[in-house]
Amino acid sequence: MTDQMIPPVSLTLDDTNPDVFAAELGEEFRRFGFAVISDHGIDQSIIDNAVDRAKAFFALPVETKQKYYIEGGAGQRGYTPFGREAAKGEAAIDLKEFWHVGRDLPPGHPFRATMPDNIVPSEIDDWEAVTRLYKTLDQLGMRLLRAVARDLVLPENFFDDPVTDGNSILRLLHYPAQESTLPEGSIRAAAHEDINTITLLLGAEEAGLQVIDRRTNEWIDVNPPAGCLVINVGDMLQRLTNNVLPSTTHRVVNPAPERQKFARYSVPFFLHFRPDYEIRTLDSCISDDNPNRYPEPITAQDYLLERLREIRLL
Ligand SMILES: O=C(O)CCC(=O)C(=O)O
Ligand SMILES: [Fe+2]
Repeated sequence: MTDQMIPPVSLTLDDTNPDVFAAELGEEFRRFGFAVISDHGIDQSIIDNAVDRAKAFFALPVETKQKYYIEGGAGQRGYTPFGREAAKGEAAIDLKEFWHVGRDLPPGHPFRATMPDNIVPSEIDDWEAVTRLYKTLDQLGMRLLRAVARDLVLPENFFDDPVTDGNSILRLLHYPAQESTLPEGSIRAAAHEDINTITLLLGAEEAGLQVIDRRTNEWIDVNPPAGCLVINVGDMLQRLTNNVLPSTTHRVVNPAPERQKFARYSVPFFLHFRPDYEIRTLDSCISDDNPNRYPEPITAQDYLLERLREIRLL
């Protein structure tokens, strides 16, 4: 395993040479299902303020945090306690707790039927900072999808409508320090694939994130340099592209002994299609060598429900 198997691609290339940016991003996506983006342009204070809110929330007493767990809510909003989520097919629990923020929709919006309202922890000041990060990542995600569209030789704005008012979720994640005995077989996040379209991940500079190398079937460390954004293909984009862009298995391993006393915080933004978007295999991704693997289209909402059952959140 070498450092930076997945070399950073600078987002400034998207301004100076958009087709080269799209090609480099596409190459990393096809090879790894992951890419690392440097110079992402997000104001560091927007990230820091949101992460500070997350740290303050997770530092609250367990009973206080528990008030924000929504029974029967499939973990889509608010707090999901330690030990709740397990990766698909995994018996051992993940050593993490998290908070989910969704999209704020105006009164009467049809998607409010499937996208629940956000909740706000009253103990934490300026929770708006978290919403600001949501909006920032939402915009950056759309920009990155324009590059994905160019790389797939689709109209540049192909994804604009499918992700407008999409069911995207910002996850504030806390992997506590590991100073006492751990449950048998548990790691911070067991091997899984993401359900959504693409994921934008901040905070992965603290070691632990690993991805399967599709060529060798071995785990590789992602190790992004400080200040980079990690992005990855989720199952919905994999399905839409007939596996041309692969949703790659990844995990977060436990820290080395000298880092056990440190918690790890990370912030993935799971960018989703709108609930009524029909995921139908792109013609341009079907060929004699790669016949349509998904002849039946499925809406993003039905697909999500299917997957939430598998990870025991529903
Ligand atoms: O914490 C990380 O670095 C990755 C988290 C992740 O893969 C997830 O929450 O789906
Ligand atoms: Fe993930």
